[in-house]
Amino acid sequence: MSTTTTTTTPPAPSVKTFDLTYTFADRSAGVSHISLDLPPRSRTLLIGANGAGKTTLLRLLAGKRMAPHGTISVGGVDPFTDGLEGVTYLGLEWVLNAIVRTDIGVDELLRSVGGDYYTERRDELVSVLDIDTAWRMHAVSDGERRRVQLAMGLIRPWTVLLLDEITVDLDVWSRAQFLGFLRRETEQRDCTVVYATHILDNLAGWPTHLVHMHLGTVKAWGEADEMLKAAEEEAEKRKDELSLIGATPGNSRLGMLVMRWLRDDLQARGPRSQHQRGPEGWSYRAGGLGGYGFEPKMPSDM
Ligand SMILES: Nc1ncnc2c1ncn2[C@@H]1O[C@H](COP(=O)(O)OP(=O)(O)OP(=O)(O)O)[C@@H](O)[C@H]1O
Repeated sequence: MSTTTTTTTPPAPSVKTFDLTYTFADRSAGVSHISLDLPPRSRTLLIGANGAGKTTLLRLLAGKRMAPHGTISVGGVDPFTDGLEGVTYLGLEWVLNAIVRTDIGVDELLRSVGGDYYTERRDELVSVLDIDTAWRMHAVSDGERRRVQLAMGLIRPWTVLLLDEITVDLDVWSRAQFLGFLRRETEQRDCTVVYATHILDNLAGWPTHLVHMHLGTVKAWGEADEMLKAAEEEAEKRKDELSLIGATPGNSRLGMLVMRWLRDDLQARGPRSQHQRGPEGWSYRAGGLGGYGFEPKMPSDM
């Protein structure tokens, strides 16, 4: 009798959505008609104002909410129905996990998530995140706790990492080291990162792709370099504030593009009291926006 060994190559960790629409239990729209195709090894930034739908999208991608059949493919599978092997989602509920506030040692915590098995990754993360393994978790600062949590979440080699702004407590240096680690991961392994953040420090040159979300929709997405170049050319033509990029050393091209997106979004949406969200998305109440003289300003206008 002969035996055949079949080796299955795991599917490449792309992240795709096909006209994804999700409605909350209260029938309000979460996200509407989102189609994305983020390739393996990409590092995508999800950008959008508060309430734009970033967390909702990440939770759908993580299989934490049930999307309509056939509208999401993460690494070739539906994350809700086909399981989540290799997909790591680090968001608020993970941050709030009570165990990291108890009188427990870092070594013990890291061991509990595979630290003794993935020793190289553990040691690298301990070094990158500047963790003292002698810390007791009830007696560390918020930022120190966050660094241990990040190490815990990243020790197992994920293929798709979905990050919902969880670096707020990190000091600038630690965050830069952490971003460098993620970049190396995508350069050295077949893995993909989608990261929702409002903090643009040290992100210039980091993302391969940008996704601009607004009121539950994707307004624009694509390769970061192309989008930044197009924005710069557009700004040159319009002679608006983005043309000042070169003369504004404190602001990166990415920072200025995001500022403009958010300013335009706010202008388009208007004050919160003037709109409402239904199953079909956002709509504006009678009266519109015009009479309010509402015009958000760029810092350079102030
Ligand atoms: N469980 C829910 N039921 C109904 N509406 C919800 C629910 N969760 C979120 N929303 C609404 O969906 C919209 C998008 O929320 P989401 O948390 O995805 O935004 P976000 O882009 O992540 O915002 P932020 O930058 O503030 O984290 C918001 O208007 C929010 O009020």
